[in-house]
Amino acid sequence: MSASRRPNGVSKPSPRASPNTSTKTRSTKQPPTISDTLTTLLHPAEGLLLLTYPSLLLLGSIFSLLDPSARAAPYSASLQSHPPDMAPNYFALKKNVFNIWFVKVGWFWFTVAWAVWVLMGMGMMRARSRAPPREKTKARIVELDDDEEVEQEAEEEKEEKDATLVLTPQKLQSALRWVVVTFWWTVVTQWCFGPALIDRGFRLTGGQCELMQSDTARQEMGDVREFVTATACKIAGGKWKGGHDISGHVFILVLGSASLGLEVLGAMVNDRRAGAEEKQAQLGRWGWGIVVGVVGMSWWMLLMTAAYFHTWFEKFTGLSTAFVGIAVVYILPRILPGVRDILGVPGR
Ligand SMILES: CCCCCCCC/C=C\CCCCCCCC(=O)SCCNC(=O)CCNC(=O)[C@H](O)C(C)(C)COP(=O)(O)O
Ligand SMILES: Nc1ncnc2c1ncn2[C@@H]1O[C@H](COP(=O)(O)O)[C@@H](OP(=O)(O)O)[C@H]1O
Repeated sequence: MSASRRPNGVSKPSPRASPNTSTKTRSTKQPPTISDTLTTLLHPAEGLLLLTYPSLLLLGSIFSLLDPSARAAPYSASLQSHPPDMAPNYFALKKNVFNIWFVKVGWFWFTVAWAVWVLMGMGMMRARSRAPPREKTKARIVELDDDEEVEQEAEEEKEEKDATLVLTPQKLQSALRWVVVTFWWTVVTQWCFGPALIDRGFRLTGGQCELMQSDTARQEMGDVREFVTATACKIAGGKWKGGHDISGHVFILVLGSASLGLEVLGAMVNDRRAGAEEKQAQLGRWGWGIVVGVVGMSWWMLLMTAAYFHTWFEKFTGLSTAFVGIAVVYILPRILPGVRDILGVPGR
C-alpha cells in the first residue's frame, strides 16, 4: 500500500512513496526489534488479552498451592480432580452448576455471543462510523425544531436497523472465522475422522480405558481392556487412565473466549473509522452484555480449572492447543496476504 488513511478519510502519502524519504529511511533504518514485530502483528490490547490466559492459569495453580484447604485435599490423577467428598469448595466439584450449564455446553454459548456480536454490535459500529460525529449532530439538532429532531432520530434508528441486516464482507469474514475456529474445536474435542485429537493423544501416550467399576463390563471386555474414546469408556463405567490427557476445559475456554475477545477488541482498536465514544456507546447497547458475560464466565471457570483440576502440564497443553487455533485464525492473516484476503482481520 502506498498511502495510509487518516481518521478523516484523507489519504496521506506513505514515506515509501517518496524517493527522498525512502533513501533517508534506508540509511538510518534499524532492524526491527522483537517488540516492533509483535506490535505490527498485534495491537497491545490484543496482546494483553492473550497474555491473560497464561496469567490466569498461573494464578489458579499458585492459588491451589497456597490455599490450605486445596493443599489438604487429596488429588486423584484418574479423576483429574479432588475426590468429590473431599473437594475444597463448590467450584472444585465437577457437578457445579457453572460446569454443567456453561462449560459442558460452552460452544453453544460462544456461538450465541458471536452471532449477537456479528449481527448487532458489528453492524451498529459500521453504521455509526458512517454517520456524522455525535458533537456535530447535537449542534445541528439545536437549530432544528422538534418535528425535525424526531424525524432525524427515526432516520438514525432506521439506519442502525438496516445495518443489522446488511451482509457486509466484514460480517462474512467473521462468520468464516467462526467456522474455522469451530472446526478446530470439533477436531480437538469431538471428532477427528474417528476419535478426537484429545482422545488420540491420550491413546498415543499410553492411555487406556480401565474398567474399574463394573464386574460385568470387565468380563464382557475380556482381554480388550480399552475403548476408543473417553466418552465410550466413561459410558461403560470405566476410567480413562495412563496417558497424557490434554485439558479439554482449558482448551475450550481459551479458544472460545479468546476468539470472541479478539473479534470485539479487534474491531474496537483496529477500526479507526468510528470514534471511541461511538464504539463504546454501540457496544453498550448491543451485544456488550452477552460478550462480557461469556468471556467473564470463561475466565472465572479457567481460574477454577487451574486451581482444582488437572496437572500443570495438562493445562499447558490445553492452552497451547487452543493457541494453535488462535494463531491460525488471528495471527496468520496478518502475516500472509493470501490468508488475510480470505479470513480478514477483525476491525480492518
Ligand atoms: C458468525 C457466527 C455464525 C453463527 C451461525 C449460527 C447462528 C445461530 C445463532 C444462534 C443459535 C445458536 C445455535 C448454536 C449452535 C452451536 C452448535 C453447538 O456447538 S451446540 C453444541 C454444544 N455443545 C458443546 O458446547 C459441547 C462442549 N463441550 C466440550 O467440548 C467438552 O465437553 C469439553 C471440551 C468441555 C470437555 O470434555 P470432558 O468430557 O473432558 O468434560
Ligand atoms: N472448572 C471446572 N469445574 C468443574 N469441573 C471441571 C472444571 N475443569 C475441569 N473439570 C472436570 O475435570 C475433568 C477433566 O476436564 P477436562 O479434561 O475437560 O479439562 C472433567 O470431568 P468429567 O469428564 O468427569 O466431567 C471436567 O468436568
